[in-house]
Amino acid sequence: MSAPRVGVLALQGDVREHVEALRAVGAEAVLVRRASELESVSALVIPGGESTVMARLARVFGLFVPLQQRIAAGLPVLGTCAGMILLADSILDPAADGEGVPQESLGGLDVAVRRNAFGRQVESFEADLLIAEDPRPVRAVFIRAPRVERAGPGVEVLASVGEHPVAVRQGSLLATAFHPESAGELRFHRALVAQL
Ligand SMILES: NC(=O)CC[C@H](N)C(=O)O
Repeated sequence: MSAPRVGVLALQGDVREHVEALRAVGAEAVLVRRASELESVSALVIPGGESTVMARLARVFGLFVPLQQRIAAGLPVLGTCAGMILLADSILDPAADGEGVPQESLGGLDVAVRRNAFGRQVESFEADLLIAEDPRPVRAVFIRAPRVERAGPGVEVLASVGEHPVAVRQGSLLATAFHPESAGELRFHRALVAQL
C-alpha cells in the first residue's frame, strides 16, 4: 500500500516541523498552497503561526472556501495552535472583545477558543499533560496559545490545563492548543494518519 498523502497548509507558520512529523509517521507530506493541492490530499495539518494572517492568506490564495468545503465533507484535519483557532466555530479574542469585527475562522469544530489565553506573563510555557487513556504524558509546548472556553456536546476533551481543554477531537477533526511537533510528539500525527 502506498503512503497516504497528507497536506500541510503552507501559507505561514511552522510548516517544516509538521512535514517532518508526517514523514516520521509514514505519510507522504504535501505542501498545500492552492486548491488543486488541497484536492490531492486525504488529510490535512493546519500548523501553528498567526491565525489572522493564515485566514487572510487563505482568502488571497483562493483556499478559504475550498478548505471550508472539504472540512465540512469530513476531511481529517489536525490543527495545532493557530490551526486550532482556524478550526473553531467561534473565536474569542481579548484584543477584539467588545469592539470590531470578530475574527474569521474556517470552522467545523464546535468550540469557542480564546486567543492568547494564557496571559502576558506566561505567553510561552511547557507542561506534561496526560492524554485520555494514555499513561505516557505529552510534552506540550504552548506559544501564545489559545484555549477552549466552550465545547459542544459532540466534542471529546483529550487534555486540559486547569479547567480548560487544550486538546480536543470531534469526528475527523483533532486540535491542540500546543505544538506537539516542536517537542517531537508524534501521537497526534499518528492519530490523524490512522484515520486514512
Ligand atoms: N503558536 C501559535 O500558533 C500562536 C497562535 C497565535 N497567537 C494566533 O492567535 O494565531
